[in-house]
Amino acid sequence: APLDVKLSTASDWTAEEWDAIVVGAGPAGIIVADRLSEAGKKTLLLEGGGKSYGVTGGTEKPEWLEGTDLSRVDVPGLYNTIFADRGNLICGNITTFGGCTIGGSSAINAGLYFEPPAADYDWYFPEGWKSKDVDAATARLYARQPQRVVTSKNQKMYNQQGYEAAKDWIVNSAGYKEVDINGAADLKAEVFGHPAFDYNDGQRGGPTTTYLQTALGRSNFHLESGVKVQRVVRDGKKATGVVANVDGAETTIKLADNGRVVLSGGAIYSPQILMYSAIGDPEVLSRLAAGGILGDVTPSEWINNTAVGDGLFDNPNTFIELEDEKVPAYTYQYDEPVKSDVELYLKERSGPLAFAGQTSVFWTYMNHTDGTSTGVQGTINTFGYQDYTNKNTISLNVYGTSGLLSKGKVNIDENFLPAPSDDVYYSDAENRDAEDIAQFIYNLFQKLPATGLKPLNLPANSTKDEIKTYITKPSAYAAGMVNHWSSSCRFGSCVDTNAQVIGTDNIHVVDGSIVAPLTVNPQFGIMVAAERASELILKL
Ligand SMILES: Cc1cc2nc3c(=O)[nH]c(=O)nc-3n(C[C@H](O)[C@H](O)[C@H](O)COP(=O)(O)OP(=O)(O)OC[C@H]3O[C@@H](n4cnc5c(N)ncnc54)[C@H](O)[C@@H]3O)c2cc1C
Repeated sequence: APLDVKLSTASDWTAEEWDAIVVGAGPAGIIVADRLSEAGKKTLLLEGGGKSYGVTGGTEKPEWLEGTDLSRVDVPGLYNTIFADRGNLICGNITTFGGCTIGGSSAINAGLYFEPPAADYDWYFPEGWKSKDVDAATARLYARQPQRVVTSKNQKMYNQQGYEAAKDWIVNSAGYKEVDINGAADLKAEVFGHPAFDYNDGQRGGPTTTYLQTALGRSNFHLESGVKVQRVVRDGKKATGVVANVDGAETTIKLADNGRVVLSGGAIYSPQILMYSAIGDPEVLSRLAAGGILGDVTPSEWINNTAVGDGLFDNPNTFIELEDEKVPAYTYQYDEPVKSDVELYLKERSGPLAFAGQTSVFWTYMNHTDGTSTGVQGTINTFGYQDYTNKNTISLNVYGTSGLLSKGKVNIDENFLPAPSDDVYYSDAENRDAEDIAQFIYNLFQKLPATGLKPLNLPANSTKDEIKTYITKPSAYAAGMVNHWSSSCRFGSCVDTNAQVIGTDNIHVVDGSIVAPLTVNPQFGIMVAAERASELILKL
């Protein structure tokens, strides 16, 4: 049955006092709100965006889905169409691309669901967050949201010619090992395999379909969409509530005396909400004060901390278009997908529309003489991109991942909106990030078999320096935003190990902001962080 997800009407939820106010119904916010309400906390989850999945009452869909209870986001194969046709699901007004809707970006993403290797926690997380500390959180996540390698309900895999061609290259020629990716999550040196997804029975899964459902079954939980939180109201170090826009009116929603605010707006917005709450770099706070954004909060009440928004990470990426006459491209269409594929999907939740087209994934590390390593990843899908879209072209998306040196920050622009600084990618003084990624591509190009995949936009015989120049120069194929934002409110400087904002008594950040750059795509690690943070917050 459809959920009772009302768009905001100023009813009595605004007059109540809450043990927990969670801001943002992305994957992290949903998980925290479910766990806190499960523990008996009277929990309010506020989402600025609107309905998404059919189960939330979402109705945005192509004609061929009319008469079903599915919306566009439920069908994994419609993933790619969101970039051209953003609908009402995408955050407006800002330079980054993401989902502002129930589910956050997990409602619009590709569903790639990769468990981070233990080394990520052991190398990049603080005490209390090492792999041994998050094992139980990971197990709880798998119990609620299993992984799927075969996404079709009929248990068949589709469009796998690209997998075979990639395997010929990466495994047979370059010597990587074919593994069960999440089954061997800790192995990330020279591994290759089928991607894992968080889909369920051929439909988009994720926390909206799992954790949110149990939360909604509790009388002490309330979700309100269409409500954007402006700032946290503080009495010194202690939050007493939040100010939100409810039906166009500034409304204060109160916390109970021992209540807590959890900011889960994502790595771009949570720092903004902190800054609007007069917590951040005093230079930024001065501008916000001058713009009238801080309300009547005086400078003596500011919590000055330049770490808010600092350290912002996103994967530097390069698209390499590959052609092979043995590999037919498969392109996803919004209005008119292949008719037999529509039928198979509607009848059995099976076929090419039951996934977003990623057939293969591989990783390795680039090791440095000082003992550190940089993670590098490749993901291959079933279609070409931009100028290379012929019937035998597919795309390899190369990322730099963990251990990169470059970092940026969340700036507040002249309209007081959050925006990434321009030094997120390839800004390290030694140029080591570019060196590592270029070397990775160069090494793989040396192993291209004589027959098989051929790179089109970057010649196979490119020198390492040519590759370095190509990947660092922004173009349709290189150094564009991947929108895997993380790490903008880091442990130790922005939050403590309870994910509590430093200098406050009861304000937390739990989302991509607190997660260090991972070796894998971020959502799994963000969900683990939400499970772990919930456990720690409940002990306070
Ligand atoms: C196109 C795309 C594809 C991706 N593909 C993958 C993938 O395949 N695998 C993977 O692992 N990762 C992927 N990602 C990244 C992944 O989806 C994100 O890392 C993840 O969703 C971040 O979770 P979060 O909880 O930190 O925040 P978000 O998902 O950003 O959710 C934050 C929510 O908070 C709400 N919010 C923000 N500010 C306020 C406010 N002031 N008041 C009320 N609500 C507010 C927003 O509307 C949003 O709904 C993809 C991202 C994008 C954009």
